[in-house]
Amino acid sequence: MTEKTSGDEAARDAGTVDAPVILGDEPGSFARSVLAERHPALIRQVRDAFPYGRRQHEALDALLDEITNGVVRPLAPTDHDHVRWAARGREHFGRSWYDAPFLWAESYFYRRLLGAVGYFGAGPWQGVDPFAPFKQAELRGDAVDEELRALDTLAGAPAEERATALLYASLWGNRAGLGFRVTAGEPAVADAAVAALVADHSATLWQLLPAGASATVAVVADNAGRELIPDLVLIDHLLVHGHAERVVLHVKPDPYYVSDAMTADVVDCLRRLVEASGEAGRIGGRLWKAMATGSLEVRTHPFFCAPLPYEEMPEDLRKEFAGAALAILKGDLNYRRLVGDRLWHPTVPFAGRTAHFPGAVAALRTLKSDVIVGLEQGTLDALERSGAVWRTSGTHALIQVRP
Ligand SMILES: O=P(O)(O)OC[C@H]1O[C@](O)(CO)[C@@H](O)[C@@H]1O
Repeated sequence: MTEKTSGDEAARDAGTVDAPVILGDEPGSFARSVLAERHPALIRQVRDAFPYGRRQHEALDALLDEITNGVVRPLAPTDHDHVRWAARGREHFGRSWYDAPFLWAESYFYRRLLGAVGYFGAGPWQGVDPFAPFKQAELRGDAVDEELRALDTLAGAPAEERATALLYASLWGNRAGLGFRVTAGEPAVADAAVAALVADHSATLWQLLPAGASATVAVVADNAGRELIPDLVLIDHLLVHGHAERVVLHVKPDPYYVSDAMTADVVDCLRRLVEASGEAGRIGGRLWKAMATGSLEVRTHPFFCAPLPYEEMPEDLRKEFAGAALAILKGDLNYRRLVGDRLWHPTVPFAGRTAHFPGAVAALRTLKSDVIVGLEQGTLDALERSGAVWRTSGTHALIQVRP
């Protein structure tokens, strides 16, 4: 018995034992609240944000009814991606949305929402991003001005200090609201932000990117606006200081998870930077040129909107990441897809859970869902003792790296 237990523990620590897949079927769980409350609210917000026609209103009503009272329906046979989703959803169609894996249900919800507003169909609403008004409002907001001004304070700092500041800004940008304030002359904010890190492998990250190496770095973006701007500023730093010769910025091909960045959002953020005064404007100018010379390249791939873990990434993407000195994956969703959307024991090693990834990988994420690995036992104990809602509230963050 004792032997079996220690064997189980060893397997668990190596991340070789499968933990339960997260479903939405548990009342009171985070996943359930997203499916039962957040998604219906989102349908209402999107409906209110556009002067949609009758067709869209009817489709949104039907989707709202389906996700709250009904069972998962397949796409129409005429939909361009019907075959792909038929294969992915075979076992979930005809059953409650809450019984499907959370990752699958969320991803399919966004696909269906885009379908309901006519995003894919031939017609006037084709290609109209239903989340654009939210993204634009955030980018236009005063908070962005304030964050961009903070870059002037950082401009005179030594390169190493600046690098640290910009890495944390990119990390906390994932919980829009802190951004560059984290390290630009607001020690209280900075201290709180560092204290809220449940893991910080940033030293390993910088070791992987020595200045002067002719490295390609892949950055897999998450949210637009107040997250993407600090991501772009970090990218500029990597290029200017020779930590990377080339950066490939991967974005979503379609609107996804409300604020996820697409090419149009990169363009909007670059414009916002270029039009700013001071250091922000200079950074914008350099990035604009970097796009022209190819040292910054934006790419997209259907896999980024797929309900699949990175373990199942297609060969072309696998090759792409294998060729990079480091892949930096931003945000909570990328983390879930990287380590697997399961209730892992929090001390399962990050290295074991990411061994499948083709090359060095870094996760920069504020904690917004139940998935977590790679914690020290002491850190876990302290978090549990604190009584805080540390897993899902976005108050805590991590930088985890597997060389
Ligand atoms: O933008 P991020 O950091 O990927 O966060 C997305 C997270 O938001 C949610 O969709 C719901 O809050 C989570 O399920 C998901 O992991």
